Amino acid sequence: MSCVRAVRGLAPVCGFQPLTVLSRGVSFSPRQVASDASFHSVSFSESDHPRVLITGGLGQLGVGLAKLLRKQFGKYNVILSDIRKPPAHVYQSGPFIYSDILDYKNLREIVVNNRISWLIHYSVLLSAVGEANVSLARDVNITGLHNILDITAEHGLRLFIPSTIGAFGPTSPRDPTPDLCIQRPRTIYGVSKVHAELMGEYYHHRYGLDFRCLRYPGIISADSQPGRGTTDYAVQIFHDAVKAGRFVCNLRPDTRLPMMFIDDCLRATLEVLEAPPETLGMRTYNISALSFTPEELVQEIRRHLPDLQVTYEIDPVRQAIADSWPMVLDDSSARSDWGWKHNYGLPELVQTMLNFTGSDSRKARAK
Ligand SMILES: NC(=O)C1=CN([C@@H]2O[C@H](COP(=O)(O)OP(=O)(O)OC[C@H]3O[C@@H](n4cnc5c(N)ncnc54)[C@H](O)[C@@H]3O)[C@@H](O)[C@H]2O)C=CC1
Ligand SMILES: CC(=O)[C@H](N)C(=O)O
Repeated sequence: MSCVRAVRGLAPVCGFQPLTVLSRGVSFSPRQVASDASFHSVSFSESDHPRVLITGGLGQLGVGLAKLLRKQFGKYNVILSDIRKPPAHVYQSGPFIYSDILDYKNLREIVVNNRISWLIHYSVLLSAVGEANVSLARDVNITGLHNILDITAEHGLRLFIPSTIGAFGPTSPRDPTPDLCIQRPRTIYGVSKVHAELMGEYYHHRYGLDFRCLRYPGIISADSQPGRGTTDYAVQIFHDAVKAGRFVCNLRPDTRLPMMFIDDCLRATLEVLEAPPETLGMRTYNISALSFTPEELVQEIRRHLPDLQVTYEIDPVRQAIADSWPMVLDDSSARSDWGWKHNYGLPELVQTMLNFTGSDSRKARAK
């Protein structure tokens, strides 16, 4: 068999065994530790809690995930990281550290010095932001991912990377979209997420990396701002409805997309991270809760705020992206393999969002 260079920066590997590879000057050999997919679960003893690092932790999802994991594993076992300065309440709530995922050495130092055993990789440029800055998106979403893969494989970590409905494209079946089908996304975000899915699975099969991945739908949260993606109209509408009584929607009223309330998303993440390896028939799963259009969301909000005024000013970039994404995700494998189940349907989601944004804006007015 001829020699192949496995990945950039790694020494050539002849054939498939023995798998001793050089990662940026340091040799590691997954096969010397164990050859099966579950060996990383013994990198910390069964009685210990995992030591978790969350990259890109100051975005829409990271702070909420840190809160959930700290409840489960202890405040000091979960470190948030980002390249931005944390707001005071985040800084005071538990460990925070600066980490640029493009800085391989710094990332590795953090993993080693803090004895990290699980890494949750949230750093990203989302869909519409990526289209506005393709070269930065390529750096963060692809080069950054390579750093994460090498470090987690080298140090025997469990690695969670979320994928997205954006990993599908116009030639994928859209209603419903199964786990395995054609994936030809048309955004740099989608392309980089397909790359992440495939690279994670490759490292899993080749080096035994304990890679776990969920394709999230659009996530709706009340107390954290979304990162300017395509599904984010469904968050902004609550703030504008409560504060101003009107909303300008940048997608067509009939644009159907899969969505999920943040509590369901974060719980799914913890559940798949804790799932025994033998229950994971796959390493990349669709997860889903509900699908709705702007029109249907507006109707449900009007049951609480009947005077809400909505106008439509379509953003062609976001609309083209949304038109290429799934309308409904088929998550039957997640449900049958590790028992995924969502709690929030549309009425519960709307009620919860209005309760939160309403009380938040009352607090702001009182100040
Ligand atoms: N929020 C959503 O609706 C969905 C999110 N996801 C995925 O979940 C993950 C988290 O998403 P969000 O929190 O919504 O993203 P976000 O855009 O709100 O936050 C991303 C974070 O990455 C950080 N970042 C950017 N460049 C970095 C770098 N060089 N080094 C370190 N950090 C860097 C940013 O400062 C930001 O805080 C992402 O991987 C995203 O693809 C997937 C589907 C839906
Ligand atoms: C669905 C996503 O991945 C994200 N919210 C975006 O709209 O870019």
